[in-house]
Amino acid sequence: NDGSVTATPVDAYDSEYLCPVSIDGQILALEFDSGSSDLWVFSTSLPLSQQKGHVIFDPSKSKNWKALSGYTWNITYGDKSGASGTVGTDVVTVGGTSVSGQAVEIATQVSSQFVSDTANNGLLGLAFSSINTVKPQKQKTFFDLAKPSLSSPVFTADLKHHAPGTYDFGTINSAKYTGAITYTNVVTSKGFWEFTGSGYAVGNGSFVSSSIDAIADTGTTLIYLPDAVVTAYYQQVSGASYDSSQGGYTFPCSATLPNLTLGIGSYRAVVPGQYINYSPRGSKCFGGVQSNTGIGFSIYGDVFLKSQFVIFDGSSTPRLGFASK
Ligand SMILES: C[C@H]1CC[C@H](NC(=O)Cn2ccnc2)CC1
Repeated sequence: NDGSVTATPVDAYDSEYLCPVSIDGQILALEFDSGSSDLWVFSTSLPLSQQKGHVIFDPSKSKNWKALSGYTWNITYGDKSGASGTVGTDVVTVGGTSVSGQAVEIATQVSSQFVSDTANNGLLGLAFSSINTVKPQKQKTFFDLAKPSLSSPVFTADLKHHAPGTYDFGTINSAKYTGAITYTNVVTSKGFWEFTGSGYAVGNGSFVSSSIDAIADTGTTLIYLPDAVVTAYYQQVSGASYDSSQGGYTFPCSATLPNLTLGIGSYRAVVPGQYINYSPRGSKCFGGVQSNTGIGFSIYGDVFLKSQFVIFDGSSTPRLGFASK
């Protein structure tokens, strides 16, 4: 049973996108994250101080809730935020797609970043189940459990700049993209939707062929790329500089930002320059393209993904598809 759900930007900067998810009739706005594989929610098991301002899942009010005795989970994200708790199963519905026996991870502790992000009531992981953190037995993602009931084993992301977009499960809606879809192979060994980009161009400059090991991550706001790409990009932005106090490249908010073209095979994905003016920070503006130093790979996050129509193909040979829109 295919489904479609609206993905709404949480703020004026598209720092994250939230989708309504029903857990046995209790509806929470969750962040869909193709960079992780746990479905966890704010719950009545949290200290009241951490629940404040959030929509809370109460398993005691769910008829279909089944606690998994002795099961726990504990996750830390790349930005050092995190959460942990206990586990049960329930019926989870996203758009028209319903799954029974879905592991729902109940938070008994969440980091301060999540407490203060009151629009966010948890995450729905869409990476590979191999990196689910539940112990003693890891659990399957919503997508993995839904796959057999979908017309085709895919989900698509049509995120938008400063506007609501959609995630579709089971279908590739040809009304949502233009031209051909370019597919590229995915390596699942780290549990991510990992692929190799073919290079880049800054503005109207010539394309530089280079292999860029990257993941498609809806749960990361910005684009994190090798230093060679990032310095080449900001050399074309007058007044740009690396500001260690802000933790990245900033520039005058009045700057005109060039487009960034990222190659995927022979396809040229164009990220409009205006998407790379991420947000005001201090007296300047913070860039939507930053260095991947210390991460170990590049991350094509929302600033990139919202410029494309993206197919996450979970067939027996997983692959990623990209198209313009
Ligand atoms: C330096 C980068 C900073 C941002 C990191 N992304 C995440 O932590 C993604 N995420 C998921 C849930 N909450 C956040 C990736 C590394």
